[in-house]
Amino acid sequence: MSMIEFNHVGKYYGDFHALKDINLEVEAGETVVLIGPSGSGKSTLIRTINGLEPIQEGHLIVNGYDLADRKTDMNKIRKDVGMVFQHFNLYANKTVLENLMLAPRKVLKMDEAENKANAMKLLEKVGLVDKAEKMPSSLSGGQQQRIAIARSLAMKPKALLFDEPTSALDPEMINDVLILMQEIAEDSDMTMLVVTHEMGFAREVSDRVIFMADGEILEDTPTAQFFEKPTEERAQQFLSQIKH
Ligand SMILES: Nc1ncnc2c1ncn2[C@@H]1O[C@H](COP(=O)(O)OP(=O)(O)OP(=O)(O)O)[C@@H](O)[C@H]1O
Repeated sequence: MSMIEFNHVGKYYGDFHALKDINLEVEAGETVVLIGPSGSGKSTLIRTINGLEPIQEGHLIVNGYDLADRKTDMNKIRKDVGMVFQHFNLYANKTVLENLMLAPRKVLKMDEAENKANAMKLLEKVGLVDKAEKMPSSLSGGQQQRIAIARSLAMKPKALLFDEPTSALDPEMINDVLILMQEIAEDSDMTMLVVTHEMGFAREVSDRVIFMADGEILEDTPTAQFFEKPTEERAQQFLSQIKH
């Protein structure tokens, strides 16, 4: 079974049809990048996957659970599917270490010593052990985003969703975050869906590129093929605009 499966999914904001007949399968371990013009529905699409935006049409199966079924408990999905946002969304009144330990303690009921050891290991992975007792506001944007990623990893998720994770960062911070994301993508068990304008990351790290426009998926193409020559004219135009 696929990790994520959209089956004729439609989403409306009031009368506005934001996602139109979305069909998409993502297998466990895949890294998929979503690109497309502003307002094409990329953020909306990934926010539907962990139930942050409800869908009105079709079926969306995530890790075996159907989000169109009202009886589905969203917490079961969010436990296995983490989300990294543009603006980090760390708990401002908790230390870095507490940010990492909170969800494993509350949701996974993880033993305190194991939780702390796991959190410290993740801080080491993201190169920020020395920030464990600091408050998030004392960190740079790039550091905060690496902590946000570590916090998602602390739940040992099966899939991670990234919504423009580097768009709010100063240019010199972007690379550290992209390198970390690349390391995570190289873990063959992790499923990743990434909305990004970073074409270098898309080209080097992703397995597949999804190109969206006006709430539709226009292309779903293996990465090398997409960058060689996208089939759709709108994708060709989009690529030629951002290459310059
Ligand atoms: N909460 C909302 N209420 C009403 N309309 C919304 C809402 N969120 C998004 N939209 C509209 O849905 C469309 C898709 O928005 P979305 O943010 O998913 O696009 P996007 O491709 O991620 O854009 P960007 O690259 O600019 O972030 C846009 O026209 C947007 O104005």
